[in-house]
Amino acid sequence: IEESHAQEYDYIIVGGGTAGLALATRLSQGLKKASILVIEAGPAALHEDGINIPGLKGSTLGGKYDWNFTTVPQTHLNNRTIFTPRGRVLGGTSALNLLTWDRAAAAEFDAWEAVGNPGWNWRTMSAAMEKAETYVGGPAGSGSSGPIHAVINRVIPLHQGSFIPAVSRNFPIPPNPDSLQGNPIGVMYQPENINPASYNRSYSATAYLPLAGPNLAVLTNSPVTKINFAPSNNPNQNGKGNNKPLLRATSVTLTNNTTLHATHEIILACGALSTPHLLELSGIGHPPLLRAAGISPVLINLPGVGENYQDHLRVQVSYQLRDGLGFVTGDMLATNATFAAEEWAKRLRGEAGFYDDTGAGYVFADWGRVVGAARGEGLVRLAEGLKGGGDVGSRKKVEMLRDRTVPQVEVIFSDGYTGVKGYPPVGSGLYGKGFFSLVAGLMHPLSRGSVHVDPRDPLGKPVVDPRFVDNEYDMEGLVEILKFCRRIARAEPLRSVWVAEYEPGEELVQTDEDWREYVRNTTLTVFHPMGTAAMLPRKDGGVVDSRLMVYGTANLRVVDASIIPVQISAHPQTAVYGIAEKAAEIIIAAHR
Ligand SMILES: Cc1cc2nc3c(=O)[nH]c(=O)nc-3n(C[C@H](O)[C@H](O)[C@H](O)COP(=O)(O)OP(=O)(O)OC[C@H]3O[C@@H](n4cnc5c(N)ncnc54)[C@H](O)[C@@H]3O)c2cc1C
Repeated sequence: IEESHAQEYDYIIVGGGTAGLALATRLSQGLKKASILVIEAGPAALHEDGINIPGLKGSTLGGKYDWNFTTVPQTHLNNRTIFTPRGRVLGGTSALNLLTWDRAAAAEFDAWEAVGNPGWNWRTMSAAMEKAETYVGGPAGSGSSGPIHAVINRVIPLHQGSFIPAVSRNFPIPPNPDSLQGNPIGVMYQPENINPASYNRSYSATAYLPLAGPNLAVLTNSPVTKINFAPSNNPNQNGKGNNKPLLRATSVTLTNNTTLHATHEIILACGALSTPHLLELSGIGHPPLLRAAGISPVLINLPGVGENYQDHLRVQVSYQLRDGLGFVTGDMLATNATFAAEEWAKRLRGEAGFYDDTGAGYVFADWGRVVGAARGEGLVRLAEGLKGGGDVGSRKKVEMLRDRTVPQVEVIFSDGYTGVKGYPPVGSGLYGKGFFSLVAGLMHPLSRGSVHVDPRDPLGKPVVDPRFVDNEYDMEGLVEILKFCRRIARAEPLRSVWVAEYEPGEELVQTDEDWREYVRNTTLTVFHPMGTAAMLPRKDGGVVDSRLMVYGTANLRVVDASIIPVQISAHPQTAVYGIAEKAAEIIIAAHR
């Protein structure tokens, strides 16, 4: 990384996160004569154990590498506020995430094309995602030469061995070891973005950036507060049907008032919460919101900025492991100093141990496989009644509820305790005991939220309102998912590994109404916000066109999770890297 002090570059990328660093690296390789600058708000932390060591995943959340965003009180979740972490460090959220490396169903990417984005489909996106990946030991057809390394974890806790058979023997959900090829339905281990050579996290800052050429400069610790524009005379297809001249992005302003100029393009890669915020601060968005925040002039009237917020909803149950069967869990790194020291010594010797543990088995299933055909049909009809005639993205989602190749439910076997009420406190009888959790997600909730500039403090944190569970489909879906988790836990051979349901507790939650209250009290996010600067036709609330160009501008693009037009069922990082790879192709082609 070279700290840069030049004032002018051909391309400026704002946000050195997951997509930003992947894009910057590819532009530097493909446009060798161009000068490229990445500006990142946070520091570089390439040697931080909490980032690099897989078994310490999660330890950096809420800390100095996190933006620490929080939602406003969620009306339908008993007014709870929901913690919404995002990476504020070189590598962005790829430095903090929980390492799942999976892919959505082919139909979900084809839906992007169907809502008005020619060339964005499974064929092109799977090729782009494979460009990002080297899946070591993966099935034929996996990416084999990309920067990010992924591997099935070499440490699978003993008790976890009962998860896949419990699902595949008791439910119509088959083992699917080849789930990255467009059909994720099944039960499986997933690869994780770990480099097997070092057993460190493989992420954009350590995997992509070292491949960049000398034409790439990186500026860290430098939040951008504004994009500046000049009128453009360039007749651009972007302007068809819109008589206003296109604006040309010329420079960015940092918090210390430095201005850095771009001769060709400025690209926003600040992620699904900060990209819309920066657009609004720059005068692009819904005029009444901008005026309320004192932002003037309003340069481009784009009501879709910050709207269309979609996320996966998360619920969970936890079980206490049976004593005397030799089970070891990642929890013990925190509760048993001797064990932690032994495992640390293994890590230092390069041997497998619990500092590698990411303990994750997965189920991806459609409603029919989870609740049976009749109840599944009931849920689909409920969704159709609510949103079947809604906006283009919601219509697509509802349509996909009938597609048996598209997951609507995910269940993660999570080693250790990862619930809401907390690990048993020191001194309690359960302290030191082992647990496992079933963390489950609703993949296509109908709730849509927003993220907008705070009128009381425009440069402070944006106002995040995902409007979680604001409709009956999301509520009934989550209740069914929780009941499904309990059925999985009670299925052999998994039933034999635990002695008690620790959370919520079998005696405490029994009826549907009990589960509904549990949903209101414990629903969280899976941390996958997307869609807040959606790639959609402008008339449908789009912010960028299918070249990722912001409507009304000649040279401002968005390349990150914000552009996802229809929510996907997978953990998003593979798609985000794919978006960056595809964006690089588009930008390089436009340059020539
Ligand atoms: C706790 C957690 C766990 C997750 N687990 C997984 C998982 O296991 N698997 C998976 O696939 N996905 C996971 N995700 C989601 C996934 O990591 C994100 O969807 C993805 O990394 C988003 O990439 P991005 O490029 O859109 O944004 P980011 O990677 O967040 O990049 C945005 C960058 O822009 C910078 N930035 C923001 N504003 C400014 C500004 N004004 N000036 C300069 N820089 C700025 C930020 O600091 C950041 O570095 C998880 C997310 C979280 C939070």
